[in-house]
Amino acid sequence: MNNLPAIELEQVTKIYQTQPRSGVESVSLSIEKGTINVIAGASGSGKSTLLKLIAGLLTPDSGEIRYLGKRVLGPTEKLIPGHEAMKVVAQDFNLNIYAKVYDNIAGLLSNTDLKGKQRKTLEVMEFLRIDHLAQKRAVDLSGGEQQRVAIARAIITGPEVLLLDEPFSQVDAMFKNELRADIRRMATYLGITVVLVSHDPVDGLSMADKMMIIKDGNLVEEGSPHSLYNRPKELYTATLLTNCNVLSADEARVIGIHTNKDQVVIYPEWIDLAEGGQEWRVKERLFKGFYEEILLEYEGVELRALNTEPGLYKTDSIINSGIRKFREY
Ligand SMILES: Nc1ncnc2c1ncn2[C@@H]1O[C@H](COP(=O)(O)OP(=O)(O)OP(=O)(O)O)[C@@H](O)[C@H]1O
Repeated sequence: MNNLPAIELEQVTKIYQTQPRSGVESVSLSIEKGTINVIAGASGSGKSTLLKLIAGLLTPDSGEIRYLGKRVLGPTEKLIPGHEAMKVVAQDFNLNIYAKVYDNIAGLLSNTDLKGKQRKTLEVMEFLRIDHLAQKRAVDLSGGEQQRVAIARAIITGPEVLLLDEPFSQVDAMFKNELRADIRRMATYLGITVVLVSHDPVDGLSMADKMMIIKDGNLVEEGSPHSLYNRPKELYTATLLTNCNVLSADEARVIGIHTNKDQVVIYPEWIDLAEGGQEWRVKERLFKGFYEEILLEYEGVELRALNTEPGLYKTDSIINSGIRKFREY
């Protein structure tokens, strides 16, 4: 029993009968207990649909969703839709916006043990570092703070699975890092299994144990962030996860790469500046802080490269650069 994956999907299909047809199709995947899983894909690819199916908020047309080996019942089969062990934090947060933060969270616990209720609420607020906001009304909080309150509401009743729909959509870069750390702590210290969806997969790279890439309702690839980033099997995954250069076979030939596939992908960091190869012209430079992105041009072919010594190359200067690595699709 212990070796069972927490969540399993077997050939799950849910198609919305609208024009054009959309939804998710024949998705099979498994999710281990206590891990962080990121479902990534372009807008409209079916990420939220998949999340709702896992949570028991949508009934699949075919296939089966299991939690700890037992079939997850859909909304038509239950009085109160949704699996008891799972909590969903939707994009709209679902807060009582005119109530105080404390009441938003405490309100989900019963009044049979008032001391325990207070202790638990404080504990969860401290865990998510929102205890200083306890007496503020939810409506007066920033988007990022509201996000945290929504997560606190979700975990206060001790769910085993937390499903987060676009948790990073409302937050700035600094807060993103904090939120990532919070999500990691929930998995590590509370043993919660986390499934989150994001249209910006870069969000998942630093925190996911496993990423699932979804395109047009199909699961096209899954694996660790490391393997998906370094060895994406699909061009879609490469373009989703990286800021890569995509060349046609003809363009690749111009710069000395011969392929019998259709496209060649070169990550900016795979280009060795000033280390042999062709004579490239520095067409444009984009300051990025501690590094620079430079646009190189050679006989009409353009490549974005990474320069860790900003200012070293002047616009319109010529630098010999080589390509250390590429992938073919
Ligand atoms: N209730 C519905 N009825 C009809 N079509 C729907 C419904 N819900 C979603 N869709 C369609 O199904 C497809 C997948 O939607 P879904 O919300 O799962 O995608 P997503 O990847 O989460 O998108 P986003 O990143 O924009 O939130 C979209 O084309 C969407 O328009």
